[in-house]
Amino acid sequence: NNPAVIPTTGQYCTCSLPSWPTSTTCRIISPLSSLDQVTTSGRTALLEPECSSSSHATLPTSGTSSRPTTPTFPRVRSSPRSSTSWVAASSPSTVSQPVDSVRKSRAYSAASGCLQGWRLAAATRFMFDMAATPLFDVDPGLLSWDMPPMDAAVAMDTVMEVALFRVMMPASCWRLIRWLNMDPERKLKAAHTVLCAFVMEMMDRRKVNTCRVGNDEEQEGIDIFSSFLNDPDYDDDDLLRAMIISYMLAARDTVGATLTWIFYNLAQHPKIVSIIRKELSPIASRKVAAGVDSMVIFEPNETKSLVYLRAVLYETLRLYPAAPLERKVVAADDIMPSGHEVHTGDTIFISLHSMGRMQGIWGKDCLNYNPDRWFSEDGNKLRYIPSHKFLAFNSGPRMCLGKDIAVMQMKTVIASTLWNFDVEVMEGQSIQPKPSCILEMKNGLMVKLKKREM
Ligand code: HEM
Repeated sequence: NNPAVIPTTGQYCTCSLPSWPTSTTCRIISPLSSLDQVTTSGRTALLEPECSSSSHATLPTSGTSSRPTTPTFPRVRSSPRSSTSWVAASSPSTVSQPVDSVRKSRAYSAASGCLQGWRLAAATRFMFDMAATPLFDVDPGLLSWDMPPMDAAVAMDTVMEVALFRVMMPASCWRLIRWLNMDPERKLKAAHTVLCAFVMEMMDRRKVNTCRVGNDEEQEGIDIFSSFLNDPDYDDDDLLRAMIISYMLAARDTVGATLTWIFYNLAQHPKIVSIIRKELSPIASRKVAAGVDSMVIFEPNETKSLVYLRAVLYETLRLYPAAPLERKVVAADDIMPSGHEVHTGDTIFISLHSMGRMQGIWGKDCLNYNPDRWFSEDGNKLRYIPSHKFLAFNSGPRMCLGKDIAVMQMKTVIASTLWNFDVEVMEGQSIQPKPSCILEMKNGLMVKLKKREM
C-alpha cells in the first residue's frame, strides 16, 4: 500500500547476506510490490530493499563484479559460569571444526573430546528425525544408540549446497554442467539417488501401516505421506517421491536454522526468556500436579495458545528469515507499485533478510529484537501483519505449506528446552551466516544446557 521508494539503481546493501549475485541488469525494486504477478526467467533484477543499517553501502552500478563485504556479526561475549550439565549445539548440519577457545574450554574436555562428533551427529540427526516424523510417521531413528549411517542427511546437505549454485547461475549454465556430468551437478545426481532410495524405503515401511482415511476430521493427525497416498492425483510413485523429497528439503533446515537463531537471541535477552517461562508456567504446573516429576515435555496441542512464544518465533524470523532470498520470475510486463517496470522473463530476487530490517516497514527500532512489536496496542493479542510485509513464509499462492507444522515443532522444542534448562551460549564463537539458500549459522552454535533448579 505504501511501498518504500528506492530511487537509484546499483545500490548494494552490505547488511544483507554475503555472496549475493551482482548482475548486469541489477535493479532495485520495492519489496511491497505485487508478488502474485511475478512468477517464470530471463533478465535479472535484484530486489534489494533499502536498509536501515549503518552498514549500507553504494557500489558501482551495472556490469560490475564487485561484491559487498561480508557483514560482521557480533562475537559472543564471555560470561563466567562454571557448572555444566552437558553441551549441545544446534544446526548447521555440517560444521567444520570447533572454535579453538571452545575446544579448550572445560566443557569440551568434559565431553571427552567427542564434542565435534556429537555436534555434527546430534544436530543433523535431530533435525532429520524431526523432519521425517510428520512426513512418514516413521522415526528414522538417527538418534538411536547404534548411530546408524545418515547418508540421506548428508545427501540433503549436498542438495542445499547445489541449490544455491542453481539459484545464482543462469539455467543454461547449470544445464550444460549437468549435461557434461561435472561437479556440482554430478554430486547432485549422486545425492538424488541416495535420497530416492531413502524415500522409497520410508514409503515401503509406511505403506504397510496405511489405511484409507476419509473426511477432514479423520485426516487430522495423520502424517503428510499418508495424505498423499490417499490422493488420486499422486498415484504415480515417481511424483509422490519427488513431492516427499521437496517436503524433506523444505522442512529440515528451515526449522533447524530458525531454532538456532532463536536460542542465540534468547541467550542475549533473559527478560524475554522469563516472559516465555511465565507463559509456560500454568501448563507446567498442571503437568507437575498430574505427576510429571523430572522433565516437563510440552505437547503440540498445549503450545497452540502460547501467543508470546509465537511472537518470539516471528520476531526471530523477521530478522533471520530461514529462506533469506526469494527468487521470482515475471510472468507479464508490469509496473510495480513502486513505479519500477518489470518485463516478462525478468528474474527478481527479493531479500527477505533486508526487508526484515527496513525502517520503512518495521519502524525506527527495526534492528531491535522485540517480540512485543507483534502485539496489538492493548498487548493482549497478536496483531495482524499481512504476509507481504512479513514474507518469511512467502505470500500468495506459493506460501509455505508447512507453516503450521513448523510453528508447532519449534514451539514444542523451545518450550521444553527453556522450561527444563538454562541455555547459555558458549563464549568465543564467531556468529556468521553461511552463504546458502537457508540462513544457517556458518559454524553452528555451541550452547551449555544446565538443568534448572525448580
Ligand atoms: C521456519 C520454518 C519454515 C520457513 C521459514 C519456511 C518458509 C518457506 C518459504 C519462504 C517458502 C516459499 C519458497 C519459494 O517458493 O520461494 C516455503 C515453501 C514451502 N514450504 Fe516452508 N518453511 C518452513 C518450514 C516448512 C516445513 C516444516 C514444511 C513441511 C512440513 C514446509 C513445507 C513447504 C512446502 C511444501 C513449500 C512449497 C510450497 C509451494 O511451492 O507451493 N516448510 N516455505
